[in-house]
Order: sequence, then structure tokens, then C-alpha cells
Amino acid sequence: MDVLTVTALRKRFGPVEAVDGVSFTVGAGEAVALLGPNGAGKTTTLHMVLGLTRPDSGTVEMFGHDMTRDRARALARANFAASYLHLPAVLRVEEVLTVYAHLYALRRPAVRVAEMLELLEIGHLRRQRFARLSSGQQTRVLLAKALLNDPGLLILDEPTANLDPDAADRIRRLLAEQAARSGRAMLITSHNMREVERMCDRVHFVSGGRIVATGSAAELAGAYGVDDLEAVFLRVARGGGPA
Ligand SMILES: Nc1ncnc2c1ncn2[C@@H]1O[C@H](COP(=O)(O)OP(=O)(O)OP(=O)(O)O)[C@@H](O)[C@H]1O
Repeated sequence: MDVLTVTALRKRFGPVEAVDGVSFTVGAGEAVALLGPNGAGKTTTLHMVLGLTRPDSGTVEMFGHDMTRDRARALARANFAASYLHLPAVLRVEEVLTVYAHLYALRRPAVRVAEMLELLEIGHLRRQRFARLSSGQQTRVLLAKALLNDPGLLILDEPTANLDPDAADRIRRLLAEQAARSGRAMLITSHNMREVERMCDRVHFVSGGRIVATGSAAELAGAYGVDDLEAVFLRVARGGGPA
């Protein structure tokens, strides 16, 4: 069953056709990546998926609910993390997570917050104000917030952008293990091709607001006659086609 169905999404900002007819699905337990050069339309697509940006046309259906008509129910089983999100800066880490645990109407908020502090290895930061954290520490708190409601669909805009290689590796493992165990679906954007190779079952290359290539990392490398996704990216970004 598909948890997310995106159909013919379009969004124009003035003269810029940011998203120009994007369609894809994410199945239960599937990890799907949107890749592409800066300005390709990935974040705009994610924001339309989340109902943060209203599409000019096209539809988004999440867990069978239409995003325009029934946003609250569509999003009840989803969550989102991005390094540009701002959590309440003056609150301490534990307080931030507690606010979200209540917003999500979790049954045992204190227990769940404690679990997330341990899972993301941020227990030692629980009394620090969010604004005072390093960017990598903030990323962990944002991921803790995104996992609080045990989402069936986790949407991540560059999930490890601020993390050191060791922390990024641990977070990738954590997300992949959790997804495998719970059947969680993920929709990810990333500029880290190895991350995508490791985490994602399917990749959509976006260029100029359109999906221009789709497949698993191995399928795409084969189609373009190159060794890995990084090389596919360079070919696609520079206007090259399959071999
Ligand atoms: N709110 C906005 N107002 C005007 N133009 C916008 C707005 N948001 C995005 N754009 C434009 O839409 C295009 C797509 O931007 P988007 O952020 O979706 O790209 P992206 O693929 O996520 O890029 P990056 O890899 O740099 O994050 C860009 O040309 C951008 O300047």
C-alpha cells in the first residue's frame, strides 16, 4: 500500500517554475530519495507534500487522506525534520520535546520524551536551551521531535547536513534500523550520495522542477554506465542522458 501519492504537482514563484509536474509514490516501508542540483525543486516539493506550500495544481494523498481537504488527518501519522526548522529557542531540550509530545497528544509524553533523549543520545543536553546548542546537536533534537509520534512516514530534508561523519553514520543506522523494524516509510532529500545509496530503495532525480530519472541507485548507475550515484548525479546535473 502506498502511504504517499503525489500527482502532477506544480508550483510557480513569479517567473520560476519551481515544480513542474512531479508525480511519485512512497510505499509502506519504502525509503525514497529526491535528488537534484540546488534549486531543482526538491524542498518546494516536500513543502507541498507537507501542506506548508499550496500547489498551483496537483494532489497529495497521505495515508489515503487528501492534503488539501484533510491536512490534519493526513499528517497525524507523519513527521518532518529539516535543519532550517526553528524549535522554540528559549525552551530547554526536554521542554521542547514535551511541548511536541503534548501537541501530538501522546499517551505517555514523559516516557516518550525520555525514550527519544536516549535514542538520539541527547540526554546530557536535556536542560540546555535549544538556541544554545551546536547545529549538530540541534539536528539531533529535531530528529528526536520527528520520531516522537512514531510516524508511519518520516520526511527528512537533508537529515545529516550538520552532523560530523561519525554522528551522521550513527543517525543513518538508527533511522534505517527503526524503519526496518516498524515498516516506516521515508522520503528524503540529500546531497550526500553515499547516504542515499545506503538508505534509499528508490531515487528520483529532479532537475528544473521535473523528475528526469528514477530507479534504485544500482539501476541508475547501470543505466548511466557509471559506478555510483555520485557519478549519475554529475551526469544528470550536467545534462547527460543514460548510456
Ligand atoms: N518562497 C519562494 N519564493 C520565490 N522563489 C522560491 C521560493 N521557494 C523556492 N523558490 C525558488 O524555487 C526554486 C526551487 O527551490 P527549492 O528550494 O525547491 O530547490 P531545492 O531543490 O530544494 O534546492 P537546494 O538543493 O538548494 O535545497 C528555486 O529557483 C528557488 O529560488
